[in-house]
Amino acid sequence: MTETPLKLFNSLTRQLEEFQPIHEGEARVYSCGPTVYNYQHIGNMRAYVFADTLGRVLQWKGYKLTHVINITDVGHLTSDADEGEDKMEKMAARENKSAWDIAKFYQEDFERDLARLNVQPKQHPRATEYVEAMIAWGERIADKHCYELDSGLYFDVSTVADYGRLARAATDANDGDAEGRIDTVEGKRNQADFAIWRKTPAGETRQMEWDSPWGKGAPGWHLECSVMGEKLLGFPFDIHTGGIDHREIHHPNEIAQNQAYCCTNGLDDARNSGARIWMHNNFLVERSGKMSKSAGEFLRLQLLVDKGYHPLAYRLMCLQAHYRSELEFSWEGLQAALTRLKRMVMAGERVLAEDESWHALPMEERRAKSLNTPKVLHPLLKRFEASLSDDLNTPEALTALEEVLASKKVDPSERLGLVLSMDRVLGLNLLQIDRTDLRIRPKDAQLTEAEIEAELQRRKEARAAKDFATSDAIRDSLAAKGVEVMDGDPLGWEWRL
Ligand SMILES: Nc1ncnc2c1ncn2[C@@H]1O[C@H](COP(=O)(O)OP(=O)(O)OP(=O)(O)O)[C@@H](O)[C@H]1O
Ligand SMILES: [Zn+2]
Repeated sequence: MTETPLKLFNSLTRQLEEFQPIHEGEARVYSCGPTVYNYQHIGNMRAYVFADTLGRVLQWKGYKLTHVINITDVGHLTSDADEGEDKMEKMAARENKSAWDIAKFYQEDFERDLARLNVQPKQHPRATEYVEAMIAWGERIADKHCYELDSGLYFDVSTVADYGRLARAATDANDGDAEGRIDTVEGKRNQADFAIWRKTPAGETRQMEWDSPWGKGAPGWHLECSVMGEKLLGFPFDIHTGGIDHREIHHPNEIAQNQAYCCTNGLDDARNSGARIWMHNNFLVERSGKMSKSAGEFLRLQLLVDKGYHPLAYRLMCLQAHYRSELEFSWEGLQAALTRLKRMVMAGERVLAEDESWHALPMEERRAKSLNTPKVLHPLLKRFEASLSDDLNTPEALTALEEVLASKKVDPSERLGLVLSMDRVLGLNLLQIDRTDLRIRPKDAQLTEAEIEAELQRRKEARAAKDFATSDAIRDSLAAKGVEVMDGDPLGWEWRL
């Protein structure tokens, strides 16, 4: 399925570029992962839905995928530059727990959210497991590229060619001036210099600290990603992803470290950036502004579920927008995505009902069917492939999938084969879930499904007996308990909470 070459937007060159694997037949991807000091908000999860979609497209194109989403469990300060406290230690103090327990708890919660969004399993290296390698990296570049201050070992950005070119690329679209936003630490040679090792201040102890040639302390956040990327994927690897905020500080700093590392290792390309393609997803925003954890209660996937929304409705909401466009979150938008998902799942159910043998088919045979698309469906398959190959145009790909679901003239098992193959790329589990899976009881619902169904049955009987007073009374009493009866709903949903 590689007729159309895959083109991806490279933030480094600001151009669409054809994906050319560095290692024949393979794709190696590193996605900046979460700082596990708190729950992830759904904006963060947009970054991983995007990364997962990229991974799935690469696999669909036939590449063997190695995909890393790291876990930052130390070293990320409350500001992305060099100011503030370590997010982990701060939360540990607030919750009166150890930083290690905090990290474990929120990593597990993060992984649960990934699974609920049907993000395929990835490698999740923890920064604290790579500290030795980070120190070795620091030692290797220290002489030529770093200097020591009381607070730590700093990277001198003037020692590498063209520092910040990634961020400057961003200035086209934004007001830019990323360097100007970096706060000054006394003694820094350049405003944009950043700590690769942060010393524990004299007289203090940190929960997470290690011995190093520059004293006891902890690694800098930017160094962590450089080191884990290099250790797990080798330089250069194919694609590095992150949210658009990383284009301004975190990724330029990673690139600077990578250049320094490659130079001191005798690699001749002084502009070696570590990864060939750098991709950035745009933000999920709220009407009130940027989504943030600092602002008290924030939007978590669990909150969506508590309100009765299936996590995959959120995945669909993400796929309905191009990853490089800003996406505004609203409950109405999520409701619309859930309705669309229901329609797709129900269309899938109808095709499955036409082909009873499908469920009995072994997986290999289903796969075989998914590779044998009948001629009449070729234009839709082509459209699907062309849109995803065009910098992951998922909104367009979704419409092709919907048309396949609706194309009545084709043999159901052939249709199912193609749906299965397309859905493997989009990850909506259309043929694995059914409409009842999508109806999630909100946390505050007063009735169980069985109770609702029993009431509705009673109402049906009353209506059959033309006892409209009883039927209306049942409807009103359900409404008082938060259940809306939906007579004649086109989707066949008889009630909603
Ligand atoms: N609103 C958002 N929409 C899309 N991606 C986001 C959003 N906010 C953060 N990201 C991305 O989520 C990933 C994880 O980010 P990170 O752990 O730094 O959390 P953060 O939300 O920026 O943290 P904090 O809220 O503490 O500032 C990064 O790739 C980041 O760019
Ligand atoms: Zn990172």
